[in-house]
Amino acid sequence: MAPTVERKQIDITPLKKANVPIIFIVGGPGSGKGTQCERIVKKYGLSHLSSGDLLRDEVKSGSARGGQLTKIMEAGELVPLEVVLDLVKEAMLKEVAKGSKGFLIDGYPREVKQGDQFEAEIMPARLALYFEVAEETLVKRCLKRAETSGRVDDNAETIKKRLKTFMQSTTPVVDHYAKKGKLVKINAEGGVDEIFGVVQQHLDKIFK
Ligand SMILES: Nc1ncnc2c1ncn2[C@H]1C[C@H](O)[C@@H](COP(=O)(O)OP(=O)(O)OP(=O)(O)O)O1
Ligand SMILES: Nc1ncnc2c1ncn2[C@H]1C[C@H](O)[C@@H](COP(=O)(O)O)O1
Ligand SMILES: [Mg+2]
Repeated sequence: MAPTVERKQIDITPLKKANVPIIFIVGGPGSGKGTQCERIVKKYGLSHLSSGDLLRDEVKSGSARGGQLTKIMEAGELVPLEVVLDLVKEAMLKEVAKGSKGFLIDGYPREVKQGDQFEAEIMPARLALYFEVAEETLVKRCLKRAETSGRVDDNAETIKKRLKTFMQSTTPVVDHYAKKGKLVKINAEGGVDEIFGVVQQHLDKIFK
């Protein structure tokens, strides 16, 4: 049975009041989510929150919870939903206080339940952008990134486990948002500029 995680009481009224568009960014490990988000931020000025970065920051903070998180991430598994959702909420609130125009929630949802809970507790996402990349390319990109990233999960063994987690838990997310008519599937095998060109075609419709 999954361990019970104590939830924090987080008042998200300012987030609901802000009512800005939320875009989920989905894709396998190394699919280019972070890379494309950087480009999106430059052009559209949105707030970029990567759930993986928030978790790595929690680890760096040296909290007791951080120690547990490292083990999960080294194993290529998913961190409990409540832990991630609370970190995301807190980070969103900080951005709203600065006057956010909208959010890119990168690496989220990793499973259907995560998305449903986010949308029930915060608000519905406008779109889910899915960067589709073949497994072989994902492995190559993560191994190349390993040369400089210092990430505990950029190694051949963990990449294999992350791919398995992605196939089992995250690919159903793609169908879930397709059924809701909110999915934008982008072939992300090409170059960064080429992919960003396609991203812009979709985001230009939302952010004028
Ligand atoms: N279109 C591309 N072509 C070649 N390399 C790319 C492309 N996009 C990103 N990269 C490089 C940059 C990084 O070194 C690596 C992974 O990209 P990154 O944006 O960090 O992926 P990601 O955020 O989806 O991975 P993760 O889920 O592991 O955080 O691949
Ligand atoms: N949304 C998430 N749910 C559960 N676990 C997560 C989530 N986002 C990140 N994680 C964990 C598990 C991942 O392997 C690592 C690294 O994330 P990444 O998005 O690849 O930086 O963190
Ligand atoms: Mg990333």
